[in-house]
This record gives sequence, C-alpha cells and structure tokens, in this order.
Amino acid sequence: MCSNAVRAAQTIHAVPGLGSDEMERVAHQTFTRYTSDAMPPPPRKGKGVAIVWFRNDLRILDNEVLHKAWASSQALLPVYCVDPMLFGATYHFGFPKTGAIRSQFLIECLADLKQNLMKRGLNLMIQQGKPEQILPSLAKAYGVHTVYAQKETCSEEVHVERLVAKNLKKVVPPLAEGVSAKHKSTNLDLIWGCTMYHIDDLPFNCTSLPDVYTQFRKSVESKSTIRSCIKVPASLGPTPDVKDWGCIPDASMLGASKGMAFTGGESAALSRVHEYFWKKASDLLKTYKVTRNGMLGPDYSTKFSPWLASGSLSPRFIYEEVKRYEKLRVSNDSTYWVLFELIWRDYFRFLSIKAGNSLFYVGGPRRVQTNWSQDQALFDAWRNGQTGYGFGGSYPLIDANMKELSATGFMSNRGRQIVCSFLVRDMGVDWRMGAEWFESCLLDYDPCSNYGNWTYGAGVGNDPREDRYFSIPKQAQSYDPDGEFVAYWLPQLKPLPKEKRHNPGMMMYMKPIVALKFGNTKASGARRGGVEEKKGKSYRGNRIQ
Ligand SMILES: Cc1cc2nc3c(=O)[nH]c(=O)nc-3n(C[C@H](O)[C@H](O)[C@H](O)COP(=O)(O)OP(=O)(O)OC[C@H]3O[C@@H](n4cnc5c(N)ncnc54)[C@H](O)[C@@H]3O)c2cc1C
Repeated sequence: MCSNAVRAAQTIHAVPGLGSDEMERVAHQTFTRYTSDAMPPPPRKGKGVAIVWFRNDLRILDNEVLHKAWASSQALLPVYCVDPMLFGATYHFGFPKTGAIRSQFLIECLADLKQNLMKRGLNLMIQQGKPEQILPSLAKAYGVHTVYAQKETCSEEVHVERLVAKNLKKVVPPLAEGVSAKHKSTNLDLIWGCTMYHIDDLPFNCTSLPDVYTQFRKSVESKSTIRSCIKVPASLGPTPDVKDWGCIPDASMLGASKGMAFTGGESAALSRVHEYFWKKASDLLKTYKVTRNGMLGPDYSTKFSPWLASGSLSPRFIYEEVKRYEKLRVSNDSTYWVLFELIWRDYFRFLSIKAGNSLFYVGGPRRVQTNWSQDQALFDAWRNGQTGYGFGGSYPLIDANMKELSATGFMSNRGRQIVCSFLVRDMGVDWRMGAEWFESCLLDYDPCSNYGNWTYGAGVGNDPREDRYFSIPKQAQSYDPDGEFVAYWLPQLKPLPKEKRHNPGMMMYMKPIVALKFGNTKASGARRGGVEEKKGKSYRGNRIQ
C-alpha cells in the first residue's frame, strides 16, 4: 500500500470522538441501560456446565445465545474457535478468505468481547482449530451437557454445525446433580439471532419468501413485530475452573499483516451508534436518507455494517435506538430509512434459506445462462484499481473505489453497485470473481448480503427487476460532482480543475482497459442489460488491446 493510501485509510473512516475513554464511557452507559437489574430476568434455574460457542455474534447486549446458555446452566464456558477454514482460500478463485483488514477487525472484536465478559465474571477461551474437534473435546473435559450457538444459514457454516453436532453426540456428559438423564449425549442447541425480525415471527415460511423485496418489506412491516432486545444480567459467572484460556490471536497467526481504521468490538459499535444518532452536532440520523448515497468521509452513512456482520451489534438494538431518537428528537423519512435498509439485510438472510446453494451458483437462484469471461488481465485491472476506464478519455471512478476497498476494507453502497455493474456488464467478467474478491477484502463481509447483492447486480438474483446497469458518467455527475472522491483516492487528479477530474484524458490518467459496453448513452442501462440477457447473449467486455 502506498503511503498516501495508508494516510487515506487512516482518515477516511476514522470515527471522530472515539478515543478509548469515550468508547468505554458510551459502552458502560449503554450496558447500564440494558442491564437486567432494572427488569430482573427469570431466576437462573439451569444445572451443570454449558458452552457458549461464539460465532458471528461477538457481543453481550441482545445476545440470545449467551442468555439462554446462562439461564440453563450453573457455570458457563464461552469459547471462540479460530477456524482454519475461515483463513483458507475462497472457493473458486483462491483469494484469501478473510483478508488482512478483516482479520485485524476480528482480533479487536475478540479482545473487546473478552474484556466485557470478564467484567461480568466470565472470560473467553480462544482456541486455534476446527470447532468440530475443539468443542467435543472441551465438552468432554468440562462435563458439558449443551453447547449453545447462533444458527447460520449458508452451506459452509451449516456444514460445520452438522460436524459439531455429530461429534458432540459421541460425548456422554456426567450425570451431574440436577442434570436430566435425558442428556445421554451432549447437545448442540442452535438459536436464531442475527436479524431484526425474528425468523419465527415472519408471516410466511422462508421457503415461500416473496421474490420481490418490496413485498417482503410491506408484509413484515404490517404483520410482524420486532422483539425487544434481551437484557444483560449484571453477572454472568461463574465459569468452570479453566487453566488455560488461550490468547487473542495476533495478525500473523491469521496470515495478516496490515492495520486499519475501524475498531472491532461491541464497545466501538455502541460508540458509533451513539455518535451517529446522538452526538454529532449535525444530527446525522435525521439526514441519513439524503446523505446515504455519498462516497467520501465517515458520516454519509451509518458505517454500522462491519459490526453487524461480526455480530458485535444487534439490529434490534439499532431499531430501539431509532425509536428512542424518534421520540426524543425527530421522526422523518431518514430515521425510517435506516430501518428500511436493515430490512434489506434481513431479506438477504432469509433469502439464503430459500435459495440455498443456488446463491453461489454462476446462474444464481434463477439459473440464468450467461457466457461469462474469466479473463485474468481484466479482472486484475479491476481489483487493483487499474482499469483506466473510460470512453474518449479515461474515467477514474471505478479505480478510486477499488483503491478504497484495498486500503480500508470498506466501500460505500453506491461504490459497490457501480464497480459490480462495471465488472459484469462492461467487462463481462464472471460475477463470482468479484463476489469472492469482496468476500476476501470486505470488513463487513456477510455471505447472505454479499452473494445476495452480487446476484442482483449480475442479473441472476431471484428478482429479475433488479437487473441494473450503472452508467459511470451519470453516477460520477450525480454522486461526486466535484471529483473530490476520485481526487482523494487518485491524488494525481487533485491539481486538475474540478470539472476535469472525472474525465482527465489519457495524458493525465491511463488508457482504459475496456470500452464501455453501452457506450456513451443516456438510455437506461437497466432495460438494455435485461434485454441482452434474455436473448442469452454474453456480457463479454470489449477489451482494448
Ligand atoms: C455488490 C455488493 C456487495 C455487498 N456486500 C455486502 C456484505 O458483504 N456485507 C454487508 O453488510 N453489506 C453488503 N452490501 C450492502 C451495502 O453496500 C452495505 O451494507 C453498506 O454499504 C454498509 O455501509 P453502512 O453500514 O454505512 O450502510 P447504511 O447505508 O448506513 O445502512 C445501514 C445498514 O443497513 C444494511 N444494508 C444497507 N444496504 C444494504 C444492502 N444493499 N444489502 C444488505 N444490507 C444492507 C447494512 O447492514 C447497513 O449497515 C453489498 C452491496 C453490494 C452492491
């Protein structure tokens, strides 16, 4: 990474006011509001020892898995497995499955979780290895009757759940006092936990989930309610007597080496919510709908996604904060729109159940036949931010977005849609190469949202109406009119007059690697892209030699 990119990575998303004292204070205040002293939970009736297997739910607040395990045991052993599968290679194209920046974020999430658990009389055991080996061996060593974990929905994660359950079946827990004789083997209890709307509260079965997002949203908004956050008991101890809790992995243990600007962990997540909703003088939430399509700076959108994806933040907590804000300050389109976006997140999670593995197939859930290219030179130019893209000159919006992704692990929603459209429509490159690159790089990588959005972008998603083409010149004009975003990531453009930054010409920038698929057109690419696909034609890019 060049020094400019490092500087940019440090400033672009740095969340101001989040020094660690401030973070601790906000986290403490939030936990106090959500501690069950004010509203005591049912008394702890459980027996024996239980394990909480932390996966993508790295938090205490509103963590149903943690609460259920605590309530059904006398002693709790919290465990995180650093699974080598998560640090291997992506399925088809062999990119690092968890890139350096997300690895660092995960390390911070684990450190924060451990600290917060210790404040409540527990600790976090961190073990390197496969969960299907570690958990049964811990269950045997500590006489555990049940392992509690959050239910996942995509095939790789579900496969691990099956192996864990199978191996736990071979472990016979001791007949501890009060533990029912029905526990002839150790159980894996999987609990739903990552969406704002609970799966059991949906007005339909996931297999008949509507194919169109708007139908889904209207239906849940009118027929379902969002459950309250689960309160945190003031004390969660004791733990069994553990000799070695393991250590927080360092970056080299996860095959990573770089640092980054987002801070991982529940404390940082709560501080970000506090800051975005309550603290900034400009009251960011009340203008979210107007600013959310921005690309530059920390505040155009919430930036909650990395914490949501790692489970350091509960969507139901965000919902309750929005409602509190609406009561105390203002209720408008913007406050609602954050929930609107979170319903998209829910939708993609439920869709992963309906679509199953077709979400990862080249033809997507609709099994669309397209002749994609896997041209390595085109793909490398895209991922390295060296497309020099343009017509009649060069056009740096794609490259600037891809540089941001490499340097920070983040890209705006607007940027993601634009680079996705460019890869699949203008270059004609296999959308799964883009999706796996995002899987590797994104801080907020989540299989459901990532593959859900990519299948939509590639026109193979379950809703054919979402088949869209993004005209780069139009996008640049609408969302970066003064070229500030492109000049930030490509500083060679800074000296140019603002009106020249998006079309600096080949002398100033570089020769574009492909010509635009739909050329210099003002017509709706959505319609054109759709027609092209229905005719079964290829999206092959027009490579410039
Ligand atoms: C090709 C592509 C790939 C994507 N991959 C991911 C991914 O791996 N993980 C991920 O969390 N998001 C993904 N998104 C969705 C979206 O771009 C990010 O959630 C958003 O940019 C995160 O920034 P934010 O938290 O500031 O969002 P905000 O605009 O502040 O939105 C608030 C929250 O709503 C949810 N949300 C918003 N838009 C979407 C959406 N289109 N789909 C699902 N949830 C949404 C996110 O949880 C987000 O944090 C992808 C989008 C595209 C087009």
